[in-house]
Amino acid sequence: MSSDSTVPLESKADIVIRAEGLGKAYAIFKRPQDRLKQMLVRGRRKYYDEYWALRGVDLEVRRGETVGLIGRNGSGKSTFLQLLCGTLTPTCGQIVVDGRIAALLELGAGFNPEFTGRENVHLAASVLGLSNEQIDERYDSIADFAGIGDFIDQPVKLYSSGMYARLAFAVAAHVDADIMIVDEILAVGDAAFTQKCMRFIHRFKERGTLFFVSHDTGQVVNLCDRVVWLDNGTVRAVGPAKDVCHDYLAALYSGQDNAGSFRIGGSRQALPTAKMDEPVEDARTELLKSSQHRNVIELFDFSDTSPWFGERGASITNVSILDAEERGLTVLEGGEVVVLKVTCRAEREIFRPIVGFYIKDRLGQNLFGDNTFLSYQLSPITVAAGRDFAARFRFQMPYLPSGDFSVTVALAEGTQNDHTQHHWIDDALFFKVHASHVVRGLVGMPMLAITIDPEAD
Ligand SMILES: Nc1ncnc2c1ncn2[C@@H]1O[C@H](COP(=O)(O)OP(=O)(O)OP(=O)(O)O)[C@@H](O)[C@H]1O
Repeated sequence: MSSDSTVPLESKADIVIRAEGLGKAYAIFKRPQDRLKQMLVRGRRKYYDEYWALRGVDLEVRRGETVGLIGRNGSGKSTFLQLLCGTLTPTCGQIVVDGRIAALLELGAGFNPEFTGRENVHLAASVLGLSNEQIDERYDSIADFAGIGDFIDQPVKLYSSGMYARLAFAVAAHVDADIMIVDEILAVGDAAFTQKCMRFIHRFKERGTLFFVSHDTGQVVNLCDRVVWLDNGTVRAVGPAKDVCHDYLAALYSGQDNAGSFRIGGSRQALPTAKMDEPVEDARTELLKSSQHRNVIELFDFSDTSPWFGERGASITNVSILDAEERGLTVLEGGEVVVLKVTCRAEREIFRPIVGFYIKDRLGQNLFGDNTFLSYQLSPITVAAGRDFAARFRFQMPYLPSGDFSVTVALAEGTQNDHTQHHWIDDALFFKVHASHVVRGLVGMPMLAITIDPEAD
């Protein structure tokens, strides 16, 4: 197999990564002895099959872009990243890089397991181009970021995967990288550390180029400008994060074999609905209503042209937000009780329908959502072919920050873990929040009381 190596980029100042016809083939030997034979014949005969993990990849990434890399298991994501870092050599084509890369690849990359954390920090940081003085200067900050205490002086082979990830991230965060690659490594950290890393990543985005690999499309949409979808080692799509993730999810669901073999059991009654208690009223309701922060939410109509996917054995025909008496609304306020109504039609008999929704902000972050699965888990229902049916979610709308929001809805059949997606509509409904007192956090909760006691310690 021939190879071109990774070479520095000289032209087009704005492009920091360029892959051209990039491919990687692995030699697959049927029998272990074939490997030895191959070494002996030195290429005069072939004792292996070529397996192309990556093929014909053309890609340009500009300085400052945040690019997501998505694809099923085995689609070639790690292979691409290793070619990008130079830890693998291409079989054909080339990849050229301009700048210092810090890679946070899955466990196994980078550290020497026999060395202590402290020694590995020095080693890894010097490989990434820091001088000894710079490393000494930054060591305390790196150790502090990692937050693994005395383990820093233990050999890395004794670390848990979370500790390893912490140390790796701490080093990468301190080497002034131009390009940062973040693989699934974040998935092994605990919530507090993941949040710390995400804060760093958001700051890094302002100055550097980021490659982000995740199976969590919500996170990818939230973070990335552009997404590359790898499928079977080739680029299936490159484009705006939201569009590519939508198509990827659609393909993922359509590829599922969800032929259910469920039987109807139990009664057809849903679990008892919650008592219609009074909503939780914010102690400042009157004050808020009369202030400039009045949380006015303007609703727009159901959009039947929004992107969708699904098998369409049943379809969502309307989505609306109604008042507590189920009257239509064009405007509502944070804190009010509303009914989100999703009307559907069964094209064929549907057993165990699941209707769900997410409310997302303009960055695509899921604020909250729910589905009907749990309420009907023990008493599944069947909807006959040709029938219309509706799901209703009655809840208290939280206070929302100012800005644009959307409601994504989905209709599936089966169980939470094993279902056929019939109709998933991204951004089926939009609404706009005109003013708000919520300045921190994604949503505001009604406050039952807020006090300061000047006498207390
Ligand atoms: N050293 C190797 N020898 C042979 N085949 C390999 C080797 N490394 C990877 N492959 C194969 O190449 C293909 C792509 O693998 P890769 O690890 O790049 O996928 P991936 O998209 O990162 O997967 P995942 O999401 O599971 O991490 C897979 O089919 C894998 O089995």
